[in-house]
Amino acid sequence: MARGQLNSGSKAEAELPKAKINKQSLHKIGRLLSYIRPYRTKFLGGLFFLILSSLVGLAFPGFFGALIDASQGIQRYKFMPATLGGIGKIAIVVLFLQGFVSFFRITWFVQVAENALAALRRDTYFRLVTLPMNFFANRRVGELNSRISADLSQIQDTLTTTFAEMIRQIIIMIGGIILLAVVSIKLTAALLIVLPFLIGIAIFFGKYIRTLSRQAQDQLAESNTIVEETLQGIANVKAFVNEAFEAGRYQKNLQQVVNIAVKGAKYRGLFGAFIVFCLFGTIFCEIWYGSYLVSIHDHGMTFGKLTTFIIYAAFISAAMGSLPDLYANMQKAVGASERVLEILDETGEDVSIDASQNAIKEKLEGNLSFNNVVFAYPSRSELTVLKDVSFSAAAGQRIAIVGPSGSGKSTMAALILQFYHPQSGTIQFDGRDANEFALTDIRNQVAIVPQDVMLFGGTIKENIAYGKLSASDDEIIAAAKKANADQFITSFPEGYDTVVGERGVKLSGGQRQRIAIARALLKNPAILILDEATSSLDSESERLVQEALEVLMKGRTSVIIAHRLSTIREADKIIVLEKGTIIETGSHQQLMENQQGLYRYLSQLQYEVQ
Ligand SMILES: Nc1ncnc2c1ncn2[C@@H]1O[C@H](COP(=O)(O)OP(=O)(O)OP(=O)(O)O)[C@@H](O)[C@H]1O
Repeated sequence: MARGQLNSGSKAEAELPKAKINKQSLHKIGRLLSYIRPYRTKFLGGLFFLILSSLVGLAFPGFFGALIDASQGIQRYKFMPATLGGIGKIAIVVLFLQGFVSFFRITWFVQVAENALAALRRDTYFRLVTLPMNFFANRRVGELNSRISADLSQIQDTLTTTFAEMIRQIIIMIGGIILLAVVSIKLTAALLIVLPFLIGIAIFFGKYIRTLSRQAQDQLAESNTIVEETLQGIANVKAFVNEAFEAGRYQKNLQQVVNIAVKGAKYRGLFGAFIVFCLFGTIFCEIWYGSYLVSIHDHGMTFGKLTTFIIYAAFISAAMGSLPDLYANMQKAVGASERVLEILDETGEDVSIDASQNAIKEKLEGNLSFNNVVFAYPSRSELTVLKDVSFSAAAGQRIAIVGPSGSGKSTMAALILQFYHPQSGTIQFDGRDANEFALTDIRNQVAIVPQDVMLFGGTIKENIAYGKLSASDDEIIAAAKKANADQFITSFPEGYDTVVGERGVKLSGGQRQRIAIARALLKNPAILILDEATSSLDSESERLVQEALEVLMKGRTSVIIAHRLSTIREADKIIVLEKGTIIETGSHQQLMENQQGLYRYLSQLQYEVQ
């Protein structure tokens, strides 16, 4: 499914495909409607008021006609006064009733829809974040984001507006036709012959104009993507003096927007002319014929009746005209519901939406072992990334994993965190299979300090507290001090309340890593994974980070994925990985003694470079 990027919302919305409305899709919508169940009393109340207000709305043309007839001394309805004042008083009461009913119908519907949608949004989002890593391998962020935003907004629109509007228009149409027939069978027959024909043509025009405006929207979104790309890579644009090229690219796209818009305008103009000619022509003919019937007093035809008739005719045409649009919106909502249900129907990981359920149930001591682990990523099953990998680390030991790029080091970290599961072999914690533990118990007691630290847009304090949401200010500061981060944090005017820019751009690489270390310290894990944590830092930064890491590693099992071999000499065990196979294991000393070994070769290579 091609879908717009994260920032091109209009395109994402414009491209939402429709789905057929059939028994199966209605069943799916029914499942989503279960979100309304907690608010069913209000929903049914709103529905009742909706029907009532539509029926009351149908009374107004009758009032207008009665007023005109009363001005000529004719009593239109037996149950209504024959004077203008008398009719006016009844009209005021009905207007108040209509206002009252409309108020509750609108507010109740919106309350129900907003609450139900918030619950659906929350569940969809929660399911999305608890889906296994593999789910995200083949999906684009833009596509998933548009399910949460565009698809759910479409469902929201349908629940708050389209659904109610459809019921209202159907009541107006059917009620209107019945009342028309009561006023004059002849006029109604004449109208019902012409109206569907006119509306058919209007729908045809409308559809084509909508297609063009969707194309224009897509084209505009395309232009916005050019702006976005250019601004993101502005340094490149300038360095290659490609400003004129980019402006030309943008201009070309804009010209296409103009072309489509102009084409649309021609059809709109034609449509306008058609409306003026046919619709007004029909009304003119109806009034002309109606006036003739008044003049010959056919079946007691009066000007009041004729007015009532014309207004009902306008009501019915408007209702008929709006139904195709409303139906199209319903179709879109069905498509959107199907896509949202696709997410809800996926099996999530075993994490509860109730945070207290995710608390640690069994403490880990920190013993870790891989036993004959064979692993291929589900999205690339033909490539076996880890081949029969076995190693063990006793609680508190430091294990280093080294090896060339692509040999599978980060994959081992992902397996420890249970992001994926081996095809064969086992991963054990404290001598027991990982599957015997609650998933949250393992993840709560394993911390990772990655090379590329991801910070959230909040404050420094919030970012550190991400390791332990319940941490007090004192705990946060203590962790930052241990992580060598307190000094740089307090040098900011707002200290711990400094807002970190998007993805932490206000902080240097080393500072971000020390925040990640403070975060990991707060988490107080039994097992720590350091993924090439110091490889991108200058020597001063590296010293500060290294010191912080020493504090962090104390008393825990540490798995250090390292490119710089100088940082892992003290490790209890070094595992050398090549193309997913462990080819050497031992201490630095032992591995250096192996004259033909890869470790010795890589070490020597690094010394030469340094
Ligand atoms: N999510 C993924 N889906 C499919 N294949 C992947 C995925 N992540 C990594 N791989 C593949 O698995 C192999 C091992 O990758 P991994 O990232 O574990 O290597 P690495 O030793 O950590 O490399 P580097 O030192 O460059 O980070 C590579 O061939 C890589 O292309």
